[in-house]
Amino acid sequence: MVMNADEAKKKIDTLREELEQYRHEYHTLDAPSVPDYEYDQKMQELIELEEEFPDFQTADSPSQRVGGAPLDAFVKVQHDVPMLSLGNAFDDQELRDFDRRVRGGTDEDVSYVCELKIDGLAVSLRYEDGVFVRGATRGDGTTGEDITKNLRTIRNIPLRLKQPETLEVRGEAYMPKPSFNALNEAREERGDEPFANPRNAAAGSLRQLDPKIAAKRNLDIFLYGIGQWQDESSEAHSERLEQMEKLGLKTNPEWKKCNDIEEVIDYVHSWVEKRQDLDYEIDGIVIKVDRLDQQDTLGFTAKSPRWATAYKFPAEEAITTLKDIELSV
Ligand SMILES: NC(=O)c1cc2c(=O)c3cc(F)ccc3oc2nc1N
Repeated sequence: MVMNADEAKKKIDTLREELEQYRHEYHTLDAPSVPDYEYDQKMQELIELEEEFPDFQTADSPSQRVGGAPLDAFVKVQHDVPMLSLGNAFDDQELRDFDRRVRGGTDEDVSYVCELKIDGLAVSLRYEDGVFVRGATRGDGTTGEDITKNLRTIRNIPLRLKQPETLEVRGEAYMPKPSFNALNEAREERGDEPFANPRNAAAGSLRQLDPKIAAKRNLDIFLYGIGQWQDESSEAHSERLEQMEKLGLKTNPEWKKCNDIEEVIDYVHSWVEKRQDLDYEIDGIVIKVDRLDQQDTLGFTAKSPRWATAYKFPAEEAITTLKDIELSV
């Protein structure tokens, strides 16, 4: 049927809202309310309408997730706020040392937030008035690579937030274990070299110059921090995580607020074994001072925050070896 521009605009807006809702249900809530064919049908309808009325085609449309020709190279981008790396702790004593240093640097009680340390690729996402405008790798912490087109293909990255906020969030893009296994099976069948681990597979996928390849790699993301946020109201990291979730940004559900380092140590121990049951790889636990004013007081060294550390699990092969020894006794 022939539509005039006003009817087309109204139809396009309706289709976008429906498709965005379906995306959120399917990918972030894992609870689709419509069958796939209905989603595909509406997407096709949107694509055709936007082709018929190109003035209404905007970058934040669900139809623009997998767009554009392959790039010749990645453009370098500067991080306004450096993306630093975490110091490490390898045992309980080092966690207690961290806690002592933190309490020595602040004059009040300190509570912590513990998060699973996702083993993927650190990325930063910039939103302006709620629209996803740029995504970048950490790079050397000051200069990263613009991988916006590839990040747009990650279904759990909203192209538009639930509120028109201007902020830059940080997170870990990763490849779930099932996607990793399927990808390696396909690669071996083709005679290609399999990826050594999901982190390499995620990094390799996001370094593809052709977004259509990245789109097929079933990548996912957990967001875990804020680089900068205009009009931010949060006073604690735990509040930030809740605010991010409300904006439609996917955070990892396993985070926990701990009132002291002993609770942190219990949480860390509980995940040494449990992590095998996750459908994504983690290589440790990140521990952060919760109050943002205390984070500011503690500040940074040249390369790491003083208010956070990463407890690293012993490498998997180490555990397997121990099991072998026990079994062989
Ligand atoms: N891989 C992760 O799951 C993860 C990584 C980091 C960081 O690398 C990180 C680096 C900083 F300088 C400050 C906070 C951070 O918080 C983080 N939180 C996480 N959950």
